[in-house]
Amino acid sequence: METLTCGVVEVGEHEALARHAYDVLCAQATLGINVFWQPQLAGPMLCDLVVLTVESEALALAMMTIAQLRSAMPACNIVAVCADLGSEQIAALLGVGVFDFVSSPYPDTELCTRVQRAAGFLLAHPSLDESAVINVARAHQLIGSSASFVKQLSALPIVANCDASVLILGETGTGKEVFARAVHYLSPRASRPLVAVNCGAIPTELMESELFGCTRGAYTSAHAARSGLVREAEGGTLLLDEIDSLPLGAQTKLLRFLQEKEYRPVGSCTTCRADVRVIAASNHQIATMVERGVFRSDLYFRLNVLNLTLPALRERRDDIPELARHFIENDCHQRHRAMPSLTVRALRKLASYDWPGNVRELHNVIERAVLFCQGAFIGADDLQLPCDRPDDDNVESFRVAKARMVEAFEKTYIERLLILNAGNITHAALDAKKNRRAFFALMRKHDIAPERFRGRSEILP
Ligand SMILES: Nc1ncnc2c1ncn2[C@@H]1O[C@H](COP(=O)(O)OP(=O)(O)OP(=O)(O)O)[C@@H](O)[C@H]1O
Repeated sequence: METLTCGVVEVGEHEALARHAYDVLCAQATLGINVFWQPQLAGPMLCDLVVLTVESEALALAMMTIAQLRSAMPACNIVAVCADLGSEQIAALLGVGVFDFVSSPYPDTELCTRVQRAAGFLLAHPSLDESAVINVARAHQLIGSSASFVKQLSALPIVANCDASVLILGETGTGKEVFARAVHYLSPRASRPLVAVNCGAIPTELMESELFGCTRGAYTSAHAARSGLVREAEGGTLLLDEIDSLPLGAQTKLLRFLQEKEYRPVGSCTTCRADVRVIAASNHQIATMVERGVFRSDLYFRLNVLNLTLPALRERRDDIPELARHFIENDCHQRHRAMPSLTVRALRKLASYDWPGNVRELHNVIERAVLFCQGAFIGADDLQLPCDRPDDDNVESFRVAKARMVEAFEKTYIERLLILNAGNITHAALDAKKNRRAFFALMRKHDIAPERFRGRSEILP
């Protein structure tokens, strides 16, 4: 393997910071990279990697230095060692092409890992430009070419290359999970596991053991020791969907894990370490939850180092035809049948609806239309939207009418049980004699948020 070179560059007056980074890298005999010291960026420099120290007061100077480095060595990867930088300043650094960063003080191994990862990425991906990333995103089922969507897509290379935590926000069904998957598969962690967990689907009392594992007998139903999802994700990415549902106890444990990379399984006195990148997703404004005191502000800041906010489908209506065709193609391919086309009226109907359930709702509507479509076209009347009311002149077929009644029944039934159980999903699922996951899946299908029912116990009609 070729030996890469890494220059340690100091920006600002704080030489000790750069000197420490230099000493740390030189002391790591197994790094396999030639490290050299370049205190003031004096004279021309040629290397594969740069470790650049940046203090908050010297941010403007750092930006200029990065621009200089980038124009002299477009292919080099820069790792920033940051002192007192806020998340917006870090985002600015990443925005001008910094590959990754560590915040001082940092454990020595942390800097070595980041530099090694930057080196590994350089060898594996000599050049990954924006259009290549958009194509890869498509390959990961992320469809859309409207301006607001492409704006988020073009952040993918930066977000994927950097190892910081990511918070993905957006209404339900906007594609947060698909996006998180693309981040993982474009990142240097792609060959390691991606473990996805929906925090809202796990009972509060089991959350910590589900994430961090537990010893046998740690609590009444812990009949066997469990390793936990953090351990399962070792070397890879942990996707925490619906992070807003994370109970406060688990928030504290997650914060410690993000800060120290360390955790203790429930009931254990042993401290474990894991190298896992965390991506969190939510359809709630976490900042508002922080203000209300139900989400830890320090955890929010730790998760929100990189932030992506996905647009609602009604804000990117241009993407509706492309998405609809994509779903028709996928569904027909799975059912081994010919692909029907959407009529102009059908497309108009799709474009004029507001899609509160976003891309997921569009997918459901298309899936149903494909199922019932028997000809070569899907017409406007084949697309059932909640705003549709069958009138006397337009009699539905038995199958369509039945499907609509079943949908309406499911929604009312689930809402009734949630009202009766004041939003407690476990109890509502028990009443329905369904397992919790299946009950939760039905709630998601109908976009039912449990918090709407918490504290409500009115008499049902
Ligand atoms: N840009 C997209 N291209 C193709 N399919 C998409 C896109 N965005 C979302 N989808 C599809 O929509 C559905 C919902 O996506 P996903 O689960 O990622 O949404 P979400 O924002 O995580 O939803 P929730 O907040 O409810 O968890 C999935 O079937 C997904 O494949």
